[in-house]
Amino acid sequence: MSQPSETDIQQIFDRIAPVYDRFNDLLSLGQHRIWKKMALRWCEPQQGEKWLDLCCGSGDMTALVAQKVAPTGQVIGVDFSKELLAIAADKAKNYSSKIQKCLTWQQGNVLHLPFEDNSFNGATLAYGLRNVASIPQCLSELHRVLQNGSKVAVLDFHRPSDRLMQSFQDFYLDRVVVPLADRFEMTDEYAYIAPSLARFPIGSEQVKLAKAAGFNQAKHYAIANGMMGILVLQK
Ligand SMILES: C/C(=C\Cc1cc(O)c2ccccc2c1O)CCC[C@H](C)CCC[C@H](C)CCCC(C)C
Ligand SMILES: C[S@@+](CC[C@H](N)C(=O)[O-])C[C@H]1O[C@@H](n2cnc3c(N)ncnc32)[C@H](O)[C@@H]1O
Repeated sequence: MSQPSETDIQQIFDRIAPVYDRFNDLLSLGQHRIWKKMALRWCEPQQGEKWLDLCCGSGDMTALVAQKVAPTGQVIGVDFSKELLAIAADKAKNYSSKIQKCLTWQQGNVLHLPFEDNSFNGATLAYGLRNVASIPQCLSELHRVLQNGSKVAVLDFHRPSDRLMQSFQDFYLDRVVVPLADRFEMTDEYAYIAPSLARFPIGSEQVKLAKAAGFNQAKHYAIANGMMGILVLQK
């Protein structure tokens, strides 16, 4: 299966927006919230800093960063899905005013960020790198807008090295995730995950791509029995 176009990807996420959060909670048994908090611990946003959450979607990671940089800091969530950004903004209405004041939602393409060089103290990218049209361009653009010394946490799926876990991951995606999506007429949207994961560089290759983009430090940590991974970068 060839890689979907940017328009295809945008449409996938606009279509799944109404069920996105619920499916993530249900299909990961809530674990995705723990994985996001693990990623945050690796990049350590500090109070008062200015951060980016790229491919922010429904804003889970953006809100976690806001809790760390509040009350004087800022985090900008960037995504090209209008529908998921709308859900992010709606969810934010329930946050404290202290957190809301730190949050900005911006529709845009992370491959063409509308920010000056060296503008941010750090960034997060949760379940986005695998979905962008060009991983090198995404990493290069991210490097450009970060200040020296900035940290980044990139959370995404990962292919386990263990054959048994690989088989479990394949089974779960094909025989649990897709059939559930099928009941909500979102078969194709969730069937996209497995081939996108098959195309996705393994941790060591992600490290090479990050260093090629200019990051001084890059290390990949497999979590969730190797089914997820966190790429930790520093400029
Ligand atoms: C938050 C998670 C996935 C986000 C996500 C990423 C994508 O690229 C998508 C593309 C198309 C449709 C949806 C998504 C999408 O939701 C991770 C949790 C949700 C996963 C769908 C569940 C799969 C988890 C592991 C393969 C197995 C977990 C085992 C379980 C804890 C027993
Ligand atoms: C799986 S969702 C991740 C959302 C959120 N970070 C999370 O952890 O739940 C992937 C997101 O990446 C966005 N995306 C993919 N390619 C993009 C691009 N080139 N520019 C902006 N957003 C993009 C999609 O619209 C979608 O919201």
